[in-house]
Amino acid sequence: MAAIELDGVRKQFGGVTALEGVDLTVEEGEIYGFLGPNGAGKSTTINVLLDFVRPTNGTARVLGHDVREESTAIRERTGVLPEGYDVYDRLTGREHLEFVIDSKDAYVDPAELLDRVGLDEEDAQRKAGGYSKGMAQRLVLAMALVGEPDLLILDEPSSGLDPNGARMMREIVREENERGATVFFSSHILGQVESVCDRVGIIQDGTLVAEDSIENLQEATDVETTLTVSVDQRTDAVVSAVRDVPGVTAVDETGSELVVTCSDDIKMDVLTAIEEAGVEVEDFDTHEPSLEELFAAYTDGTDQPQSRAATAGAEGDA
Ligand SMILES: Nc1ncnc2c1ncn2[C@@H]1O[C@H](COP(=O)(O)OP(=O)(O)OP(=O)(O)O)[C@@H](O)[C@H]1O
Repeated sequence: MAAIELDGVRKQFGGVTALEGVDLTVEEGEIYGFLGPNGAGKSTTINVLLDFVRPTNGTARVLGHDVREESTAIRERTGVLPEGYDVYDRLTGREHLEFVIDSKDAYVDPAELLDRVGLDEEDAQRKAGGYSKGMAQRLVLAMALVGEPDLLILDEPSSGLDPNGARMMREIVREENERGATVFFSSHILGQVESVCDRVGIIQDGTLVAEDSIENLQEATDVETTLTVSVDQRTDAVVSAVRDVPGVTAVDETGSELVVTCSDDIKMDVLTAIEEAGVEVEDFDTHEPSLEELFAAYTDGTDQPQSRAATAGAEGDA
């Protein structure tokens, strides 16, 4: 059974079309990354799943239940980290958790959950109104974990977290998935999802423009990888040697640098070719593709995600 099924979901807010007929399926046990820039429709999609927003057209099912008819059954089995959730200023961290534990009839020690998200006993006793943004985000994540939910819906879970916090969040996502939970999480940052997700959906202007495994997504991003190499001397022979490396699609020369566009997995081959041409590599830097560049790779004049990669490869060969 699919954990999430959206079928032709369209949402109109007055003159604004937030979703343009989204079809999306997340299988049970998957970690699904929902990527898109600001205003793409990520939160609206999540709000439809939770029946906070009713679709103008289309249907949505979560854990086998229709979102409009059986939202209570869905919420009992779902842990949610909403975007921009406001904590209750006058309740302590521990009281927040106790409230959720009571309402879900769950048996779990609040201290254990708080510890899992990196909040200690002293934090637990403090009123959440004095929490930093990252602490509040950790608390809300702990609240989402109460009761070992079958489905976790996390809207921009890394928001406000420092790098350690973001790593902790990814570890928790993996642990929850190993326990058996399906995880659906949205982000506008490619790096947040690529290391944990089995599959990624990319939404732009209310339309799902691509849906792929990380492997295929990576293939598309390979096209965009840029390797900038500082060399001690720039000779025609070295430029020609780099051009001949399979997977290199372009070589630009600027000053003492070679700017090489190539597949991510052949970066070492490029460096080896430079050294074999008798030139010393003084430094190198890689430019990872941004989400915008990834969108371009998926949407440039075609609905076929891989065709841009294929075209770019052909250009390089020509
Ligand atoms: N309640 C609302 N009333 C009017 N327009 C809305 C409402 N909610 C969302 N929208 C519009 O729908 C579009 C999609 O918004 P949504 O919040 O779903 O995007 P998002 O991908 O979650 O963006 P962000 O990353 O900024 O949170 C935007 O144009 C937004 O202005």
